[in-house]
Amino acid sequence: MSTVAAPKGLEGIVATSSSICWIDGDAGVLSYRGIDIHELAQRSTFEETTYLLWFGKLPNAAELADFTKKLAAARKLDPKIIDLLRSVPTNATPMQVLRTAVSLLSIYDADEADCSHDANVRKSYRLTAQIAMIVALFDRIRKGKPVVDADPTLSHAANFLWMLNGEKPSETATRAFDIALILHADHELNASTFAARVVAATLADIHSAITGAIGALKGPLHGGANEATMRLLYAIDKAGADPVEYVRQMFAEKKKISGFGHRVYHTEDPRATHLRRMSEELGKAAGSTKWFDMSRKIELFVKQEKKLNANVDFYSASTYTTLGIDIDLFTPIFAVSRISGWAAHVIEQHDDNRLIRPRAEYVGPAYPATYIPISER
Ligand SMILES: CC(=O)SCCNC(=O)CCNC(=O)[C@H](O)C(C)(C)COP(=O)(O)OP(=O)(O)OC[C@H]1O[C@@H](n2cnc3c(N)ncnc32)[C@H](O)[C@@H]1OP(=O)(O)O
Ligand SMILES: O=C([O-])CC(=O)C(=O)O
Repeated sequence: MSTVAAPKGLEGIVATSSSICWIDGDAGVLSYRGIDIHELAQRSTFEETTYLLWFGKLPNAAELADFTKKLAAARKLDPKIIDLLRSVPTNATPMQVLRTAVSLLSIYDADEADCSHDANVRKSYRLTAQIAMIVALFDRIRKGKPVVDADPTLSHAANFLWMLNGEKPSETATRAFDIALILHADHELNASTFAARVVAATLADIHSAITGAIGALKGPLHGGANEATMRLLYAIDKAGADPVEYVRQMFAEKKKISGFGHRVYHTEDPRATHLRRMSEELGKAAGSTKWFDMSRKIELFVKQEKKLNANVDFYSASTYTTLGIDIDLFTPIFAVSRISGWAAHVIEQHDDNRLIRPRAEYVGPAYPATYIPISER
């Protein structure tokens, strides 16, 4: 069989077919199951959007109520998971802890090895509820605060903020967080979703696939960029520097600016439009637009100098900071949302599976190379 070398990083390669998410990177269009992200951000909720991703259609009122009830009922963690959260060093990063805890969850999941459609859906409810709980609980445990029980009357977004902060969130904070969850829920064959599908395609279980996806999300070229963006803003602030001059110097040193550029979008990332607005509005409501103002200056300069657009991670940094969320929770919060998309992709992969196993272009020593005995080397 003849082979064809793909471009580095598989740029532009169509690696699977999927009915979950469609992106037009030139026009700046993102849609879940054909529905435009702007409409979902304005009119939907995380629960409704997740239903759409998993079941391929918008739910009617009864279906949404049932879905919401099942997701809230899945907010349970085996005590052994809480033991793990208590036993790791308090300076472990929440992303390390989340990756390890999700792997451990599989041991306590009754459906662990069952890759049937129905078992995958059951496990998706549990993983979606549990990932949010793990992120919130570990943050409280590492800070020496008492853990907060889940509240089944609250939405996914409100319950996360409740379990994180130990106080009922405002409507503004809840809605802003819910929109952030909708915006991050899926993005076609991004690196972490591709990783999840590769693992799932060996017919490994969904926990293995999601553990792999969390590992892929962690990197600063992917989900880790939201934390790296905020570290940049803090560094500029600490130095008392002009943001434009600071970034100009970074360009001179050939450094990348986190939160800019995208493999697929060659125009505005439609999610950044909402996060930019939220960053400004939340700043105004909180009485300071400092992080927004700094971000905006950087955005305009990077656009002018490099023609690079802000991606989803850029304004999520100032948005989360203004919501009072710690920097090392940003990427775990990406996972709190993206589990909905990862789960949809694992379900789709298992429903119509074939092993994913591409080829490598060999560039090593010519065959046959001589084996030299160790005594002669
Ligand atoms: C949720 C998400 O994953 S969104 C992406 C989050 N990641 C980031 O924000 C990290 C910063 N951005 C990047 O590293 C890249 O833009 C990526 C990884 C997102 C996309 O990567 P690719 O499509 O492979 O583009 P690549 O890294 O090859 O960059 C192409 C050119 O643009 C430049 N470039 C791309 N992004 C940036 C950036 N953020 N800052 C400065 N220059 C950049 C590169 O240096 C390169 O220039 P060159 O051709 O002169 O060498
Ligand atoms: O699609 C990508 O490559 C990265 C991204 O924006 C996402 O995962 O949300």
